Amino acid sequence: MIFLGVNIDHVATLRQARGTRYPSPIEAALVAESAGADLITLHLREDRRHIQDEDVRVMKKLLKTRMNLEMALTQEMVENALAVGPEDVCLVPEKREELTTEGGLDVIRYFDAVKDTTKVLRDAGIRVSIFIDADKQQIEAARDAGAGVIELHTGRYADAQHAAERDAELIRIRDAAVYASQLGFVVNAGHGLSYHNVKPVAAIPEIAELNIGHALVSHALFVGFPAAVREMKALMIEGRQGL
Ligand SMILES: CC(=O)[C@@H](O)[C@H](O)COP(=O)(O)O
Ligand SMILES: NCC(=O)COP(=O)(O)O
Repeated sequence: MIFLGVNIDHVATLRQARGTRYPSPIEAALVAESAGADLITLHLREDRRHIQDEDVRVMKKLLKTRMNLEMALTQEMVENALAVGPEDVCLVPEKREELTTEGGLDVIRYFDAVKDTTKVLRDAGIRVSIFIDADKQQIEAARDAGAGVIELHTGRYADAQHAAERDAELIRIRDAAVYASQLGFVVNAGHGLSYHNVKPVAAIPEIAELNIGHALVSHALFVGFPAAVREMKALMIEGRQGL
């Protein structure tokens, strides 16, 4: 079994482009759930470039599956998470100048803050995931910080320009997934995954969940949101079955 987390950030990107009330990321989330999404992921960024605080509050009341709230390692975001109470929080790095997430959270560098934040959230009944690069030292640091879940950053795999680079990145992800699984982690993955590159990642048996947004929302512009979700889920299942 492999779960699909649909990230609806970029439905909100389209809304923010004009400051209208549409398209609604909340409507997109509910449609995605009805089409087979196993969870909804959303990233409340410090600069609120797409998802807004109200989106998170309202969505938490309406989702039928579960909410995976991505957030930076800040007091503001911790307080917001404690107030909303998502099932999952994923700690991600954030730079205001970045176009999108550029890498995994450096758990080693920010260990004390990660450990303290993880404890506060876990004590509130929230499952904590940490978005990290496929790196053994980062995996071990995430373990020592008390997280039970990691999400492996697949951006370098997705952005690889040559087959050799892509294959090398896939091996890194696979080896990291095996190692993290041996340490007892729930292992997820995401960033930059698309209809063209998802199957080899879905084929890694240690991976429990893929969080996919930009490519899925983009495809939905042409086929509709339900079909985009169904197609992605079908590819993931095919990948897991080695088809
Ligand atoms: C952590 C990650 O890779 C994404 O889930 C994140 O949401 C990317 O940020 P944008 O959605 O703002 O591109
Ligand atoms: N954590 C990855 C995610 O939620 C979606 O990333 P992307 O598919 O929008 O690149």
